[in-house]
Amino acid sequence: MTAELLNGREIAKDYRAGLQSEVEKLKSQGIVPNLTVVIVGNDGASLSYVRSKNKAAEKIGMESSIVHLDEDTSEEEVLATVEKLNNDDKVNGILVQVPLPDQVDENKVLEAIAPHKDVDGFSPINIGRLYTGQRTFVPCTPLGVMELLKHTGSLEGKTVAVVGRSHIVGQPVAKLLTDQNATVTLMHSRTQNMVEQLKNFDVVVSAVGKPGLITGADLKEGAIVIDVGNTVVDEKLVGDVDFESAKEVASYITPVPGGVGPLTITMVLNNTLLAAKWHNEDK
Ligand SMILES: Nc1nc(=O)c2c([nH]1)NC[C@@H]1CN(c3ccc(C(=O)N[C@@H](CCC(=O)O)C(=O)O)cc3)C=[N+]21
Repeated sequence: MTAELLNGREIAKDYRAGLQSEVEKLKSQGIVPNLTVVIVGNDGASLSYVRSKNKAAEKIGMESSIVHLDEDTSEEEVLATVEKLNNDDKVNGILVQVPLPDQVDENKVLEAIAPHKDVDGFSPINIGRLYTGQRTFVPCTPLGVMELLKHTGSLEGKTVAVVGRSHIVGQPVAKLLTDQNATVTLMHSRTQNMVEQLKNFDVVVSAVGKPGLITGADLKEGAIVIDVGNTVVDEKLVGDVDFESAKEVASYITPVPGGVGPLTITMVLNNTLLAAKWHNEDK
């Protein structure tokens, strides 16, 4: 069997076209959605993600700016920057790129972002709202995973292995899948015989950051494989799944790059659009 490719770039492009027409509608009412991204330090990969978010926002007619702070910026100063953006009426979405340098407490900063501008959905209030089913910003990578899965049919009754239990990917993905009536097993570094168990699952979502963790031999025939891993090896981006062997067994599979990544960026835009709409409605 040769899997169907879930082409993230194409799916993202179609989705962004829809967002663009929504942005145009808002603009005709005098509302210009604004995304502001804060980055502390000069990590190459982080800077490149931030620039892609910026460019993608502008491409669909949003306003976007980057606040670039030095590597040695104090926690106080980062918090002051967030506060300023919280109080700036032009700014609809605030995204603080993580990880932050050691002198800055990440939780403190995420907690400081006004929940109604937290387009990453990383603030504790929004995480709580997600788990209690209230209106919120769903984190972007999990939303992207769900969007890709929409292209593979219904999740009702399917068994899913989510590998990785992070707050930003594994756990919210498990929650969103459960909402779609999938039966979810959350696996992690302390799961015994993890790889051997994968053969039992209809869908595998891997968000670990370990290249080669999963190969075709570990998968059930016809499994759906979503690879959220992104690790740089020899200056190349690779996922958790050995694509070449997995594509022979899977029914659908995402590549890396060109799979989940473009959808993550798309969902930042999606959430910024929602923020702009909600700000306007709630005025
Ligand atoms: N506050 C915050 N929010 C985030 O959403 C966030 C973050 N911090 N910190 C880092 C991670 C990582 N992340 C990615 C986004 C897009 C791609 C992406 O578009 N990747 C392309 C490839 C890009 C390339 O080739 O370098 C792809 O997979 O095709 C990857 C990774 C967002 N993150």
